[in-house]
Amino acid sequence: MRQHLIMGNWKLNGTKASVEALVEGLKAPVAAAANVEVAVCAPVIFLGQVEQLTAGSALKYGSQDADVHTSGAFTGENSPVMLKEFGCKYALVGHSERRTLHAETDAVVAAKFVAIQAADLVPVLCIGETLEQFEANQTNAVVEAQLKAVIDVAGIEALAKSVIAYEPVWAIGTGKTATPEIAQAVHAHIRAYLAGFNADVAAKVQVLYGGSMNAANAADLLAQADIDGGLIGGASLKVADFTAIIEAAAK
Ligand SMILES: O=C[C@H](O)COP(=O)(O)O
Repeated sequence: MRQHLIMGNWKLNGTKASVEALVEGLKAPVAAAANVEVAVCAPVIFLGQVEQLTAGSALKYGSQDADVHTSGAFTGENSPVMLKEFGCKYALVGHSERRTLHAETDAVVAAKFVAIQAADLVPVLCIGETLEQFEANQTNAVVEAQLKAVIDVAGIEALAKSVIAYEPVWAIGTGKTATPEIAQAVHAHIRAYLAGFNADVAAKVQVLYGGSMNAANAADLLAQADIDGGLIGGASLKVADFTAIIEAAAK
């Protein structure tokens, strides 16, 4: 039985005041949902604040990216080792906004995946197709290629110590959510594809859905057999909305 994982991705949002209000507001709902793991992926600049605010709480946190390097002359980057020192459990890798806006290739994503695990963080590997690919019926092929790029470099066993987030790019921040049936079909395909390499890994790995998950649609998505949680952008910025998603996962 895979535990539900509800993960917020704040993207490039927040102030010191809003971060404090959000974390403080989430403490009680997180404590009440003992059967669900809840995490937030904060902008790196707020991680020290999140570390202090979450002390003694079950709320976990992570970064939205990590560099492949541990240290050195790489201006502007953040090392997985540094993220670990600040108490991160997770690091997103390969989010579609990184792939698109920062030209991160499958090879870069795979290298980052390995670097994140080497620092004892859990990579949250984001995969998903564009609208054009969806309409061309290429979803399964796209997610397979994105997974294969990581498996080739990290090995299938490494996936057992990771989380996968299926995020159809056409559903991110658009208000268009994949129907529970569409999302479940892709999640099941991801698991079947992984089972072709290693059935135990496929059965164990949590596969989250991301893309306009909100308080209204979370329960139906989370009821699907192969949807083990959510990676939530916009709705993770409001205590009430994120709490409703946590509560839906706890049922
Ligand atoms: O990482 C989160 C996803 O990009 C989903 O964002 P969204 O919930 O705002 O659509």
